[in-house]
Amino acid sequence: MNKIAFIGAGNMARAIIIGLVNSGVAPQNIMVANPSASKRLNLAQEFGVLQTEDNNKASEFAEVVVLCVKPHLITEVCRQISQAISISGKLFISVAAGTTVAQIQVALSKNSKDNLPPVVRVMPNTPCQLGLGMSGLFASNEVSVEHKAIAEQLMTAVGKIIWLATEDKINDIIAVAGSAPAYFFLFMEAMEKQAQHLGFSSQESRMLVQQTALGAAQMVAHSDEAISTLRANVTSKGGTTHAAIEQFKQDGMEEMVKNAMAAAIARAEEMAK
Ligand SMILES: NC(=O)C1=CN([C@@H]2O[C@H](COP(=O)(O)OP(=O)(O)OC[C@H]3O[C@@H](n4cnc5c(N)ncnc54)[C@H](O)[C@@H]3O)[C@@H](O)[C@H]2O)C=CC1
Ligand SMILES: O=C(O)[C@@H]1CCC=N1
Repeated sequence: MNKIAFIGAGNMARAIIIGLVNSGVAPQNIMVANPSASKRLNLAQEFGVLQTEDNNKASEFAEVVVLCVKPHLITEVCRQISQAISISGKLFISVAAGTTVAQIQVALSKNSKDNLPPVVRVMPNTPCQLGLGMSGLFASNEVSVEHKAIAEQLMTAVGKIIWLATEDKINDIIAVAGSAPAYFFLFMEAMEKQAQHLGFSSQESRMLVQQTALGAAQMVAHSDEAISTLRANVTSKGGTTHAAIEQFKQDGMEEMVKNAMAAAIARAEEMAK
């Protein structure tokens, strides 16, 4: 595996780094840069990765630079790196929502005559830390076959991937996968709360919800049946599940999901402006 720099040591960087190290990538091939010490030092202590406060040092070390800062910081961070070091030959991977390849390429170009650098946009999700991530990848025209293979190797080490033909599909991936673990967490939080209202202890409520969610997700993962069939198998005619599902339908569950996913996409589009 190539040497990899992570610029930003927050939630998403941490998830990918944990997944990579657990998948067998040598920690000495990973350097993480973050201005404040605690997150990068924690990663170094827990997983043996290299760390620095200096984005330029990490970028210089690596062949692959993974940009993991908040979207509003990405272009400034890229500008600083390209002003300080030669980025020639390096592959840049951005996980940021709402920042386009073109915006990143301009920020990485020292002057307008420079060749545009290769950039792969990845939209991952935090289950990468368990090797259970789901990522969408989009490559700029400048990305070579070799660089594409590197990006693919990196992200398949932490989960499943799909390549996207057009960049706008990244926003759809945000709605379906990038943001989506939070939808399931929200649902589980609501169930956990109700379990507590029913009198189960917080420990029991957590176990009831997490084990049921895990079982359901594993059934989907291990079955060839349509998800709707798995649901139907739980739903006896006129029974308890039927009553609950009908209530969900009556309360507009499908519309809620549609609106929430549309809101995620709209926000990503707004951020890119
Ligand atoms: N959290 C998630 O589930 C997902 C996040 N993303 C994307 O990942 C990116 C990071 O998000 P999170 O990890 O959630 O945010 P975060 O806030 O947890 O991490 C960002 C890190 O960047 C550091 N940072 C701030 N300024 C910096 C600078 N100048 N140089 C280097 N590091 C700097 C911060 O100290 C922080 O540790 C965002 O662009 C987001 O759109 C994408 C998919 C999923
Ligand atoms: O909420 C966000 O903007 C980021 C992108 C996908 C998940 N978290």
